Amino acid sequence: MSESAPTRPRITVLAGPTAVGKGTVSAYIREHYPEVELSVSATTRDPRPGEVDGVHYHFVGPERFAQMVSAGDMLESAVVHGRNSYGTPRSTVLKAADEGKYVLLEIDLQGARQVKESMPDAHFVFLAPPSWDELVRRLVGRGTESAEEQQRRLETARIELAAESEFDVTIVNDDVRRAAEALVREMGVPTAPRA
Ligand SMILES: Nc1nc2c(ncn2[C@@H]2O[C@H](COP(=O)(O)OP(=O)(O)O)[C@@H](O)[C@H]2O)c(=O)[nH]1
Ligand SMILES: Nc1ncnc2c1ncn2[C@@H]1O[C@H](COP(=O)(O)OP(=O)(O)O)[C@@H](O)[C@H]1O
Repeated sequence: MSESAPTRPRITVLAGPTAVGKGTVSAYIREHYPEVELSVSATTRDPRPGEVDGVHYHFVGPERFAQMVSAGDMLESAVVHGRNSYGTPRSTVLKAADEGKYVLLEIDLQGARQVKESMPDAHFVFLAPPSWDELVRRLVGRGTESAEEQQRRLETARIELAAESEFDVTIVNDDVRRAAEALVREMGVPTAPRA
């Protein structure tokens, strides 16, 4: 048999319920795996302290966001947690993939489903909590939402957890480093063991 062709770099979509650690795992990858291109989403929400426009998100107003959607510039877009709009700019993702880069999209379930429609060959990874109780602990421990908002997010989280089977693979975020490294391996990024 001939040697197998090298795995073609592909687009990986990471989704999972609120507070499972998507942002934390993505931040670990940003820091330790510069060869991974993290897609920078556009959002109508306000920047938080420490967030940099163009690095963490493209912060845009609702009119600009609507313009990008109607011009067909978004690969997917959704209103998340009933509040702000988020979307993945199509051109930067496709350009990076064309250049052979490993592209990671950290998006919500609605967005993941849209990408699956338009790009069924992308790789879909579900980030799961070690347990429901731990998910609640992380959400409450993060302390960024009111009790009412936490309740709303937990209701959505129940629905999102039920969608796990729509994904190609599940990674349990028990330990950030372990989960991030499992994700990078899953993406096919050639890696040497790191200290
Ligand atoms: N559909 C979609 N969801 C996104 C996108 N970017 C971020 N999200 C999701 O939006 C949610 C809110 O993210 P963020 O505002 O950073 O706050 P978080 O609640 O602290 O994670 C998370 O579930 C993200 O996965 C995007 O481009 N498209
Ligand atoms: N593996 C982990 N073990 C313990 N705590 C974690 C882990 N991953 C993330 N966290 C914590 O859980 C909370 C939610 O993580 P975050 O990345 O904001 O979630 P998401 O982006 O999925 O909403 C944060 O306080 C974060 O520090």
